[in-house]
Amino acid sequence: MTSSPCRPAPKPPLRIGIAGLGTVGAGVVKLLRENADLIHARAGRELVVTAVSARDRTRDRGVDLSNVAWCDTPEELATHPDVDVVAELIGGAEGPARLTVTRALENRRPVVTANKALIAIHGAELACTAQAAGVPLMFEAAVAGGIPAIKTVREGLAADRILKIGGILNGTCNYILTVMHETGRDFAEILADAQKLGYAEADPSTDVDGIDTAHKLAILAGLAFGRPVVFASVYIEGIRRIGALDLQFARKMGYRIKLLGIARQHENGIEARVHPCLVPQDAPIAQVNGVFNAVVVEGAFVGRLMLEGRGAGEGPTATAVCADLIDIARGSAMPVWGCAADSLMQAVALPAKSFTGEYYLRLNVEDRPGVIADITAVLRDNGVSLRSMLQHADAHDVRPDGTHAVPLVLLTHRTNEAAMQHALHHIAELPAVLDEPALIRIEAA
Ligand SMILES: NC(=O)C1=CN([C@@H]2O[C@H](COP(=O)(O)OP(=O)(O)OC[C@H]3O[C@@H](n4cnc5c(N)ncnc54)[C@H](O)[C@@H]3O)[C@@H](O)[C@H]2O)C=CC1
Ligand SMILES: N[C@@H](CC=O)C(=O)O
Ligand code: NA
Repeated sequence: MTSSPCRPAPKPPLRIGIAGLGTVGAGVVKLLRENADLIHARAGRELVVTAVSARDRTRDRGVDLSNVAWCDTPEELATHPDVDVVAELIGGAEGPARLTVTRALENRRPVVTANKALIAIHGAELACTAQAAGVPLMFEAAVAGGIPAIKTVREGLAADRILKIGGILNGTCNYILTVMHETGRDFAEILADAQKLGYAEADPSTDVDGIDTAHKLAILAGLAFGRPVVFASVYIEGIRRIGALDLQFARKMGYRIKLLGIARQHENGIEARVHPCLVPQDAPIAQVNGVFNAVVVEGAFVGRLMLEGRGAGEGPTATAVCADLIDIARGSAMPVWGCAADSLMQAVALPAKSFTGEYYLRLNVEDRPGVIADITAVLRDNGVSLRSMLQHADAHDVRPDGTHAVPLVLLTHRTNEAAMQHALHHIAELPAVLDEPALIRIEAA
């Protein structure tokens, strides 16, 4: 029998050290074992977990770790002699996660991480460390979990000029908004469900205050526009102030409410913002519900594309981590930000006052003559043009002091954020405006 002339020499197994054995870390161990043969065939070599580190050695994670070295600290794992590649699955932009990744890269160990906070905040610096060491730093799981968003931008769209990127990037918020829309249930109760399902971050305010979406948006924008974005310059607003009333009114007016990350390349810089948006209910993104994420990209040549999938949870996130490990096993390394690190300058995003768009404004007003005239006068004085207005008499309420209150919803034409904020400030001060107004941006999506 003759051996095939194209059969490559067998490669030694790739030895993986896993720092962090929570939802994602335990999921990676399970996936590598359950699909070991398939992964071996696709990577051209075996992928084996040789060392792990976590806070609690005794916890049952549903995986057998008896033949795996235990490291008391993740930094020890980063330089362990039986580890070729480090998977950092601890989380957090600072502390043990940052130290583990830095130490591994400095010791010429390739790193795979799911840590969006770390990459969004320290990604430019870590890219330089990785490049100086000549090893890959991969983070497919950091953006939109199981959706191959990073690969799509860095590899699939490498030839195109990207004009806009973003989408629904947080599973927890999309889950909360979907369940609120469908059931009218309370925000806090739904958040507790998302935590039980393993979707939420260790501190769930990172999810509901829009920070997690902003981490992912900053990473996508950095890849799409060839320059890491200074994270502190991203405009961020979360979903805490979205009330059941807004979801009801949005539905009546033909919209859904979604937390979106939106980044655009303008001639004078990059716009990067995260906030709840009204999106037309027939837009594809409005149909993306539950824990599902959607990444939307617009390229000059490719046009518009949307990728939808599970953005959080054990299985989807582990799939993305393992895809990066397979790339490393195959020897295919991509530049961290899609460009050589020595040519990287960080970009400061444009200020919020430069945004333009349409707005939804919900007011609770005293139901008496002249109130609408006062409000529209403020809008007129600020150059904000009204598109439509609805007074919701069915939600009429008599307050203990006898005041008749009624919700009033205004939709504007396209206007400038600075003008809208100025008008909002003056409207909130009118005596007939009873509670704090709710302002939500409208996005064609
Ligand atoms: N859960 C999800 O659906 C997704 C999570 N991610 C990211 O993946 C990373 C891990 O997330 P989860 O698995 O959900 O977190 P988790 O909280 O379930 O697990 C964290 C693990 O890190 C370990 N750890 C914490 N501090 C440590 C320390 N000082 N030394 C050693 N180990 C330590 C904990 O013991 C635990 O095993 C985070 O960066 C998160 O943002 C990314 C995409 C989706
Ligand atoms: N907490 C995140 C998890 C994945 O990044 C989310 O809810 O999307
Ligand atoms: Na991904």
